[in-house]
Amino acid sequence: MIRFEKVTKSYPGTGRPALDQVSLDLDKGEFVFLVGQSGSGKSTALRLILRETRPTNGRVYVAGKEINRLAGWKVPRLRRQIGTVFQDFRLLQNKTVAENVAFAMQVTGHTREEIARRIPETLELVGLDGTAERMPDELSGGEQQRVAIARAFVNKPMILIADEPTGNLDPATTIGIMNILERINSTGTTVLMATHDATIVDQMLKRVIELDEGRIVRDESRGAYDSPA
Ligand SMILES: Nc1ncnc2c1ncn2[C@@H]1O[C@H](COP(=O)(O)OP(=O)(O)OP(=O)(O)O)[C@@H](O)[C@H]1O
Repeated sequence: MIRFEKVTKSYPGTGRPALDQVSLDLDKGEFVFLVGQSGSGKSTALRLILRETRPTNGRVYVAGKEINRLAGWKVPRLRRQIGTVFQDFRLLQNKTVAENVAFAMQVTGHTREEIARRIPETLELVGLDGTAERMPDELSGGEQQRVAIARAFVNKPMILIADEPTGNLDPATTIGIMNILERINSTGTTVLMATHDATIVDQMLKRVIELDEGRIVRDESRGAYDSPA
């Protein structure tokens, strides 16, 4: 589903590359944690998958296509197949919960009937039934993140990218969010999550890819946050 072939990314005017000859393969339906210290290259890897930035060398494939060679007009279609969730939720503050989620379907050209059907079932999936008409600032952080996940998932993307989705949440709320990501993963969506949350990684025992100064230093199935001693 996602493949990096010797991917190097150097930002102009910086010293060592943010990613240095990184190769990896994620299969459809996998749940993968991306870990590593601040600055190790996690966000850069995620941005390459979305083609928000391009590799300096090497190739990035998403669903079999080399995305660096994708024509510019095809990039929106690529991004529609990838849901994204961030630490800071990024909701539209002047829209209700339902409107935030509906927005993702409107821009992808769904009919009003499809939207009307899909919103309640998606809000239910993330445990937010009954909140459709609330505004984001009336919700807790955990609830806002659930809205963001609903928005990311409403189009049933093949990939869900989550960059520190629990970074602003307390441990109990974090567990709820992780349960939702697992539920989404169980529908067949590949989940790639960058995190600093050792407790979660240790509890979930999923595949762990660790970056250090732009290089993969560990790739373990059912791994923990820290390398085995
Ligand atoms: N737009 C940019 N321009 C220049 N350098 C950048 C840019 N984005 C990231 N970098 C550099 O690339 C390296 C990797 O950064 P990246 O954001 O990918 O790390 P990260 O592992 O996601 O860190 P964090 O855990 O803090 O989010 C860092 O040295 C960073 O300073």
